Amino acid sequence: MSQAPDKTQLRHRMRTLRAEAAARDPDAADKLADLFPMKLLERYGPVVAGYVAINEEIDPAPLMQRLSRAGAELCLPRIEDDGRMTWRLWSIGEPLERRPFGLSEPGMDAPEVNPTLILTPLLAFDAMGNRLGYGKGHYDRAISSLRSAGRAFACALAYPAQQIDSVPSESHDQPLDWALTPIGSVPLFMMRNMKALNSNDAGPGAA
Ligand SMILES: Nc1nc2c(c(=O)[nH]1)N(C=O)[C@@H](CNc1ccc(C(=O)N[C@@H](CCC(=O)O)C(=O)O)cc1)CN2
Ligand SMILES: Nc1ncnc2c1ncn2[C@@H]1O[C@H](COP(=O)(O)OP(=O)(O)OP(=O)(O)O)[C@@H](O)[C@H]1O
Repeated sequence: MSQAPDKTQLRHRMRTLRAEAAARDPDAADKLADLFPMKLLERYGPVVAGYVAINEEIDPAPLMQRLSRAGAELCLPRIEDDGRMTWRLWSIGEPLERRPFGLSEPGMDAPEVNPTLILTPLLAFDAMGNRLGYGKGHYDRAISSLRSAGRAFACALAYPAQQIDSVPSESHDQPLDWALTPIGSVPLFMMRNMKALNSNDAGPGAA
């Protein structure tokens, strides 16, 4: 049997694919904002975690504008001195601090909040909601702690080319619930449920 592809190698490949997708689709961020199903905000808002795009991540800014106008409270991730990632309240136009890796983050005086709808950057995802990020585990840890405290709906923002057959998964990985691309939505949580149902049907004792 062939080995699962090395995550480091996959990260390199996906960096290139994402950059190519970004160059091909300069209007992606606006299309994404138009296509966001507002029922997700009604069901999983009102505290929405966005991010400030780095590298060639799809830019969530137009979507964050739309959500804010519809009443969402926005927050952004911040990497604290102890290495933990927190979420801090932020309003459009408020200044941000420049941090390593090109990150722009709220200051440490911004109040900490628990978002219920998390717009998630990534390198790759698959139909089961597995996610590949930069490999620090920040989103896994933060979403895991949000989920143990209550509800948290993780919505990936991505180019279609970032969906791949299979992302190598590990036990600590927190599944994505939804992915939004400039050509539409991928309801990942429904696809996971359907797969679970089908594998139950196929099992012994199935009618
Ligand atoms: N826009 C954005 N903000 C975010 C994240 C993210 O993925 N995207 N994070 C998600 O956790 C946290 C910051 N974490 C980061 C962790 C590592 C690197 C990093 O190592 N960058 C290198 C190598 C990238 C690579 O392996 O391809 C680089 O930019 O050169 C960047 C951000 C919180 N804020
Ligand atoms: N819930 C968790 N508890 C403890 N450690 C974790 C948890 N989630 C992730 N980690 C640690 O983080 C490391 C990197 O995880 P992984 O390769 O899944 O990151 P990633 O999801 O690709 O990147 P990121 O979340 O930073 O964008 C893992 O090797 C693991 O040690």
